[in-house]
Amino acid sequence: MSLLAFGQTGQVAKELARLGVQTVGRAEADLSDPQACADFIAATDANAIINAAAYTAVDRAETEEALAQTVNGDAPGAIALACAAKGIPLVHISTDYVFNGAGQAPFAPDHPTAPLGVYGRTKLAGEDAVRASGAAHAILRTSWVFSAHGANFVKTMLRLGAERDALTVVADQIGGPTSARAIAMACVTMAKALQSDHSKSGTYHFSGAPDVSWAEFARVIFKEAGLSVLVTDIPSSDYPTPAKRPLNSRLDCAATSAGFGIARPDWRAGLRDVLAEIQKP
Ligand SMILES: NC(=O)C1=CN([C@@H]2O[C@H](COP(=O)(O)OP(=O)(O)OC[C@H]3O[C@@H](n4cnc5c(N)ncnc54)[C@H](OP(=O)(O)O)[C@@H]3O)[C@@H](O)[C@H]2O)C=CC1
Ligand SMILES: Cc1cn([C@H]2C[C@H](O)[C@@H](COP(=O)(O)OP(=O)(O)O[C@H]3O[C@@H](C)C(=O)[C@@H](O)[C@H]3O)O2)c(=O)[nH]c1=O
Ligand SMILES: [Mg+2]
Repeated sequence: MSLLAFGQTGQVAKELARLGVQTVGRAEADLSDPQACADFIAATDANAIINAAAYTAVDRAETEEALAQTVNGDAPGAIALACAAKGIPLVHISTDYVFNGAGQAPFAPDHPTAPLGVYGRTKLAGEDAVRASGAAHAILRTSWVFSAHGANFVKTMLRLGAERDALTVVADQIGGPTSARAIAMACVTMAKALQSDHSKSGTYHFSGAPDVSWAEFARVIFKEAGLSVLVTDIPSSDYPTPAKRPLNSRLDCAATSAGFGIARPDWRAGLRDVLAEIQKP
């Protein structure tokens, strides 16, 4: 089967390319031009599509809503309609930020959504458009993505940890860090399964285990990287940002395991792989 992924430079897209997936970048298909994305699908001979491109700057989105909506909301809709027209499945990646983060329990895929900011709201619009398109689809919500490439919390911590010996990090936001490699593997498995069984269409969750706070994640990053940095827990109220983040980002991944045989990956193993890749001479 031949897979085509939107996104080329991103964390997940780079890992998809490593798995042999053909990736298409901004120059060939710009998601700010949804029709161009649809045209690209009409012309491709791929028999399943993965959308790994998105507007992911959570704080910047607060002041760039129109662009975030086009890229995260409208383009996935156009992509999904083009997939429906060809009868090929779409795996579309979404986020824990579609939830409001209330409570302590892991969110099931059918739990009511209530995004706290523009990024989450526009990603939810993309989900809704994919669900309405009639395409065979899997919407894969993941969280706290890290890899050796691009911008992510692991790389931010390594950069700050090289400059300082103490940091304050929020300890009241809890979620599952997820390696981009594991997400790419899940996307490929799901695309293949959907191709032979359209009835698997639906919304699924996939995040690394165990759930932790950002502060605890930071401590493990420094320990594994051999850096001596003191991490002090702070509440989110002591780290003001333009966009509000959910406190509870726990995702109930049971349906992904039952439907596709994909278990939650241990992020600590994924972290060791990523650190080894970053530190490789
Ligand atoms: N990062 C995270 O922590 C999380 C991400 N997700 C979701 O996972 C998916 C993959 O995220 P991730 O790999 O981290 O993303 P990155 O931020 O690493 O990369 C985003 C990708 O989208 C591309 N892109 C952005 N705007 C456009 C555009 N207008 N036209 C074409 N391409 C564009 C970027 O290309 P370019 O380099 O040209 O800008 C880049 O390849 C996304 O759907 C995201 O919402 C979900 C949960 C957590
Ligand atoms: C750098 C830093 C961040 N923080 C906090 C801010 C924030 O609450 C948390 C994580 O910071 P980030 O900027 O990496 O978070 P953010 O960019 O919001 O990460 C999110 O990205 C989008 C795309 C998603 O879909 C989400 O799943 C999630 O991964 O850590 C500190 O407390 N101290 C620090 O020194
Ligand atoms: Mg960020």
